[in-house]
Amino acid sequence: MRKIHVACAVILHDGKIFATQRGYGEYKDGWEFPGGKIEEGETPEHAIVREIREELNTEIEPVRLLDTIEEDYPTFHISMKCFLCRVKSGKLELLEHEAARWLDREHLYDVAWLPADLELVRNQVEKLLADGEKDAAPKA
Ligand SMILES: Nc1nc2c([nH]c(=O)n2[C@H]2C[C@H](O)[C@@H](COP(=O)(O)OP(=O)(O)OP(=O)(O)O)O2)c(=O)[nH]1
Repeated sequence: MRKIHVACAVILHDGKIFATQRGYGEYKDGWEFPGGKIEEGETPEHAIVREIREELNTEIEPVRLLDTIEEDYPTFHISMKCFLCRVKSGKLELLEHEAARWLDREHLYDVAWLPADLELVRNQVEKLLADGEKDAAPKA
């Protein structure tokens, strides 16, 4: 089965995470953490910074790797590196997405997450918010 390598950003601010709705392609309308495919020769950290610049016109800092999600979709296998991130500058403009929401712990399951993202929310994001982490601290 075809394998794709993706990096995504869990942007945490004020106890809420930033979720985006896909604006095009096979999974249009599904909710995800913004990001995209890692290019040949690129590190996952570089890929996530590039993708967020391209999609949201925003500079982020990946603070730590939360998880690597492995998931079989009907036509491919996805390996997704998920970084906890903070915004350095920019206003998270939706250049490619249809919609976005800041979700707190009580509203985490209000959106129709893509399968890999649902796994991440269950495994990591729920715990992150339950632990009361409010902002992704910059790297020392
Ligand atoms: N970006 C992103 N993609 C995800 C997530 N969860 C998930 O299942 N996917 C899937 C949807 C897509 O099939 C694939 C990522 O492709 P993409 O379209 O975002 O990547 P890209 O920006 O490099 O796009 P392209 O140039 O190939 O269109 O992974 C997620 O949280 N973020």
